[in-house]
Order: sequence, then C-alpha cells, then structure tokens
Amino acid sequence: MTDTEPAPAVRETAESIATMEIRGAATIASAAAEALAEQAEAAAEADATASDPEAFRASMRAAGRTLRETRPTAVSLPNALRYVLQRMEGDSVDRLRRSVTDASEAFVEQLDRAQEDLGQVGANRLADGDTVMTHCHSTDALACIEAAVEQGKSISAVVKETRPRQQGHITAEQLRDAGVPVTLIVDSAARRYLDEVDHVVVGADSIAADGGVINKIGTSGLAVNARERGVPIMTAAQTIKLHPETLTGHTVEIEMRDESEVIDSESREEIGEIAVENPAFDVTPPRYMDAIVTEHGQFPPESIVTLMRELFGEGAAEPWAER
Ligand SMILES: O=C(COP(=O)(O)O)[C@H](O)[C@H](O)COP(=O)(O)O
Repeated sequence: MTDTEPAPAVRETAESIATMEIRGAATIASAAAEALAEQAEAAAEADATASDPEAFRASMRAAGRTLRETRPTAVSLPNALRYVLQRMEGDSVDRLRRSVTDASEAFVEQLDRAQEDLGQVGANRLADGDTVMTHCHSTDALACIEAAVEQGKSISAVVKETRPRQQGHITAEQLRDAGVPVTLIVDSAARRYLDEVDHVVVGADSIAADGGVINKIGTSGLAVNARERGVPIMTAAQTIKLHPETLTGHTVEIEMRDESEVIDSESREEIGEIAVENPAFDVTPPRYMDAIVTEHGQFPPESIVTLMRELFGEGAAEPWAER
C-alpha cells in the first residue's frame, strides 16, 4: 500500500458495491463507513503512512474517493464518507486512526437507531388488517412493516419482483420470515393489484430539496398508479438519504447499468442493432408522494427542504475535500 493506495479491504468493499453484492442505500452507507475504519487500521500499520499524519490523511481521502466512485445515485454513500472523514482529527497517526474508527462506529450505530425510529413512525401509518405493496428491497421500508407487525397489527404484502435484478425476492423472503403473508407479482401487474392494497411503501436512494424521491426504477410509475387508484404511498428514508447538493441546484445522477442485466448474450445477438438501456433509478415528483417518513417524523415531501437545511446548512463539501 502506498500513501494514496487504498487498503485491500477498501478495494474489496468498493468492488462489492459496484457489483451489487452490497446493495441498498443504507447497507452501502454502513459498508462504506466500515471500510474507512479498515483503511485507518491498515494505514496505521503501513510503512508509508504509520508515522506520517499527512500521508495518513491522504490515504483516507483516497479510500473515500475509491468508495465514492462505485455507484452514483445513493447519496447515503457520500454522506457516510463525509460523516467519517469530517470527524478525522488529531496530530498523530494514532489519534487520527482512533478518530476515524470511533466515527465509523458512531455512524453505523446512528444508522441502526434511525432505522428503528423511522420504523415506528412508518408503522403508525399502517392499520391492523392492511395490505401493503412494496417495490425493490428497502431496509427502511421493511422496518416500517416489521414494526407494524411487532405492534400486533396483521399486515399482508403484495411484493413487486422488480426487474431486472429481482430485489423483490429478497423483500418477499424477509417479509415471509417476519410472519407476513406475501404475494409476489410481476411489475406490470402492479396496477391491477393496487385495488387490493391499502398502502404502498418504498425506500429511497436520494431525496432532493424539492421533495423528489429517487428510488429504484419503476417507483415513479407505481406512485402515479397509486395516486390514480387512491392508494397512499410513503417513502421510508433515514435522513442520510437527503441529498445536500440539491440545495444548491445540483441534480441527482441516475445510474445507467449494463445491458447484460436486461438481456442475455444469446438474445442480444438475435436482436442485433436494437438499443437496450438499463436505468437503475427514477425520480418520483413530490406531488405523487404522500409522505416521507424519517427518524425525525413524517414530512410532506414539499417541506423536506426545511429538515435538509437544519441538518446540512446550505450545502456540503465533497467528503474528501481538504479542510
Ligand atoms: O432502490 C433501492 C435499492 O436499489 P439497488 O438494489 O440498486 O441498490 C432501495 O429502495 C433503496 O436503496 C433504499 O434501500 P434501504 O432502505 O435499504 O436503504
């Protein structure tokens, strides 16, 4: 490891995020914070950095950049890096190392607590006997449904499979394990089943200052259909999903993934020149979302900007910016 080369553990985490072995905004955030702690431990031992605080700091920033470059849409990733790197302090490598490992641990603890707290808020929106519809796999959305079950409510679920990667299967299994009767459907059956649904619950990868919700591709279509059917839809999202750069007019980059997730190589050859596109996320305009449920309570999407300003001020620096 040179002074700017990330430790093997960081490269492994980055690779797992890029290939989606580690996926979902909250899980990506905690893996990134933990990878920074591993970087700190490795850099405190490595020849190039062990006795040079500046080289140590440079290696932490390089690790941050490597982790950041994996996937562009979930803001929980740069927010996690920012949380840990902004708490890096001390004039010796040992102090710097400790500040990073402490911040990483505190971040992961806060993440878990926030999910528990928002779960209670989301659960209060669900009534005994409700059927919920889900899209993709969101640990924040699941926390709401699981908390409702723990409150003694009987909940059943219609789970969209979520093409192309079928994260709905993970949701279905987790809900089944929580004692929730589950019906798995293909994405295009959603509108038909909305007539049997009392609430749609989804997660978020990023939330923009105007209340726009960026989540798995298909969320916006589901939201429009839910509105047309009169079914309320909520986004369960811890505040690390709030995108500080949107406060200053930036837009959220939508990840385009490889066409091989959509079409196998044999079919690819058969269809020849036809273009295949695979956007991983979309934006649901605030007017189609009934509530954003966070660990600080529920918000109408249009008012989320107030919470954002409180938490981030008027914006946020790149997580690896030198201070
Ligand atoms: O869109 C996805 C996952 O997309 P992908 O599978 O492409 O990562 C999830 O709804 C959000 O990340 C929220 O998840 P959580 O609530 O667990 O943070």
